[in-house]
Order: sequence, then structure tokens, then C-alpha cells
Amino acid sequence: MPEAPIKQVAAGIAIVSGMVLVTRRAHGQNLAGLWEFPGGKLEAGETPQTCIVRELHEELGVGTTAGEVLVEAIHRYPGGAINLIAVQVVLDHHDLQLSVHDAYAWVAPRELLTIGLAPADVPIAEEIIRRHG
Ligand SMILES: Nc1nc2c([nH]c(=O)n2[C@H]2C[C@H](O)[C@@H](COP(=O)(O)OP(=O)(O)OP(=O)(O)O)O2)c(=O)[nH]1
Ligand SMILES: [Mg+2]
Repeated sequence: MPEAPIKQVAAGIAIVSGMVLVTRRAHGQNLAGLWEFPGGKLEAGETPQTCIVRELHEELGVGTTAGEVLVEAIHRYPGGAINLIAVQVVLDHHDLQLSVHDAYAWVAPRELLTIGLAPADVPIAEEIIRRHG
């Protein structure tokens, strides 16, 4: 069977007072219970920035200003591969309304490697620690 194409996924990196926003994948989703950076798959014609603005509005009920790509990393899961693109974001406000996750948290960069992140996120976390840790 031919390999599935690599899915492009944008993930928002919001850092406020040195703390990084993470969200927990809810029961019933793949990777349930693991923490991630909120975001989702790029739709046709989207850039990582337009995608993350749409996704954070859908998932957290918040407007966002999207900045530079911090880092991207390809990860192969059993079902296929993703290219996880970490986009720096500034949120319009911090009273988040969760719609697909079951929790959110603000964590120190060094804590990121201890909370149970989705495996694809580890290189992203390492880059955040290099820059902000
Ligand atoms: N958003 C996000 N997805 C991640 C991260 N790490 C990671 O492995 N993934 C995987 C989980 C999914 O298989 C894939 C896409 O994420 P998603 O489920 O958020 O996609 P989506 O918001 O577009 O949701 P849907 O419409 O497909 O339900 O990327 C991460 O930090 N953030
Ligand atoms: Mg999502």
C-alpha cells in the first residue's frame, strides 16, 4: 500500500509570563488524555498562521494574532505521519472556553517534558525549553 501523505498540523504556542499553554485531548479522541498544543490540520489554501487563528477560535473561543513558526517536526504514528508546525501566538484574552479538550494548563517550559505530551510534541517542547526554559 502506498504511504499516506504527511498531514500538516498547526499547533499554537502561547507563552504568558513565562508559562506555556497546553490542552488535554479528551476521552474518545485519538491520543486521549495526552497534552498537546491546541490546533489542528491545515485545510486547503491555509497557511500555518491562518489555520491556527481558525483552530484557536474553534477550540478555545479566542481571537489570536499569529506570528512566526517556532519549529516544525515530522512524527510517524502507526496510522500515518504528521508535520507538526509550532506557530507563536498571542491570545486576545485568557478566559478560554474549551470545546474539544477536557482541560487546559499553563506550565513552565521545563515541566513540558513531565506532563505526558503527545510524542510528536517532544521536539517542539525541547525547542521551547532552549529558547525560554
Ligand atoms: N493540534 C495538535 N495536534 C497534535 C499535536 N500533537 C499531535 O500528535 N497531534 C496530532 C493529533 C491528530 O492526529 C493530529 C491533528 O490534530 P487534531 O485532532 O487537533 O485536528 P483537528 O483539530 O483538525 O480536528 P479534526 O477536525 O480532525 O477532528 O495531530 C499537537 O500538539 N497539537
Ligand atoms: Mg485540534
